[in-house]
Amino acid sequence: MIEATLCFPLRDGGDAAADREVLLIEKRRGLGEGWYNGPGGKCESGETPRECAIRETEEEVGLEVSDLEKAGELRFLLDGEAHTFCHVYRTRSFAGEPSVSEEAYPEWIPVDDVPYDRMWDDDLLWLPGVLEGKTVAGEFRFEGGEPLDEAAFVDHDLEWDVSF
Ligand SMILES: COc1nc(N)nc2c1ncn2[C@H]1C[C@H](O)[C@@H](COP(=O)(O)OP(=O)(O)OP(=O)(O)O)O1
Repeated sequence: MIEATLCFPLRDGGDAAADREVLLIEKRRGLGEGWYNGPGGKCESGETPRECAIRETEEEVGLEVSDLEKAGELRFLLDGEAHTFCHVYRTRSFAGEPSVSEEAYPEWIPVDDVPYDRMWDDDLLWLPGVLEGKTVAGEFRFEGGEPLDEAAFVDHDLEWDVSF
């Protein structure tokens, strides 16, 4: 099973709560190419998920994130088999300006305008809550064989307000 991470940097875009922005990437290669997601990727050997999220965010968008808050654990199954276990973080602490990399086009997007129609099908079920400050544990089942981003999303279970 693949262990992976996602990181969602947040900032205030204006005076109102509705002006909050999240840093998303448009993925340029690999799994989920062409879709929006948070920065993140696969954990390397000997690396904690938190270290992975920090490294991947720096590699993909050039942002040094810190004070990561664990927001979710997502289990993705493909054809009944465990495929990916994804640790989800959010943070309001970062240094630097996002920049384009070989892997990602970064973009600050108002939390109310997240393009769920250009993201993984499961994201609409858990990401709004994560961006509101909730915690979540979820299992999402896909069918249709590899690669995961061409399989069909069939069903899910979610639990909110989980302690990590
Ligand atoms: C199945 O639903 C998913 N939803 C979301 N939002 N994100 C997902 C889903 N499945 C996988 N992911 C995430 C987990 C990772 O952050 C990326 C995939 O990472 P990738 O395979 O590109 O890993 P890298 O280490 O960055 O890749 P390289 O080997 O190219 O460096 O998608």
